[in-house]
Amino acid sequence: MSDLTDLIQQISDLAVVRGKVTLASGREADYYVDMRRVTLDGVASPLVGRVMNDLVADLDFDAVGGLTLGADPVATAMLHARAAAGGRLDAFVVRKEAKAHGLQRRIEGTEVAGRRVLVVEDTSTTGGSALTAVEAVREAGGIVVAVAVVVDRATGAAETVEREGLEYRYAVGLTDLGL
Ligand SMILES: O=P(O)(O)OC[C@H]1O[C@H](OP(=O)(O)OP(=O)(O)O)[C@H](O)[C@@H]1O
Ligand SMILES: O=C(O)c1cc(=O)[nH]c(=O)[nH]1
Repeated sequence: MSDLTDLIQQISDLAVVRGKVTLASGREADYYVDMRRVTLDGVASPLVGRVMNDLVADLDFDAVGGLTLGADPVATAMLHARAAAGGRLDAFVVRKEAKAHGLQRRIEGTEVAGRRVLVVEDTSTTGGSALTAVEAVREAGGIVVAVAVVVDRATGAAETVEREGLEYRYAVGLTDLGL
């Protein structure tokens, strides 16, 4: 079995919840993909790291991150997978609001100014969260090379990200999950 096949199985087993839910965007949906159950699982997280690194292997970037909280374990899984393969990838976290005390930073972790970075998400519906991260990185002087998500819900995120002139990639789609 490939990492991708294993990851799809893990997402189906751990994360897919059928039933009426209200999403971050306020939209109603018939299912929810609780990716935190996957990205924070001891078996599934390494799969996330390897699958996501494979997905973007042809892109040139050396830092990865996105809007907290969903993006955080995706970025660190990629960091650890890259390190396990003998490489290096730094990670950052975009806060929903800048911290009011301490160094008052909106982006925590590695410095993004002047660097080529990948913005990630655990799952995307409207793409709004991913775009918030893109805007924060650009404001801090980073160069976003693309947006990559683990699960795409096929509800407009690709189009929203592409309208910003950015490539949008995803590892797992609805048909992979039988949704
Ligand atoms: O494409 P979008 O319409 O923006 O929706 C997707 C976002 O929703 C979820 O996070 P949520 O907003 O629930 O917050 P959390 O990561 O803090 O749990 C998910 O992790 C994405 O970040
Ligand atoms: O749009 C969302 O809020 C959302 C959808 C989903 O399937 N999973 C999730 O964590 N958030």
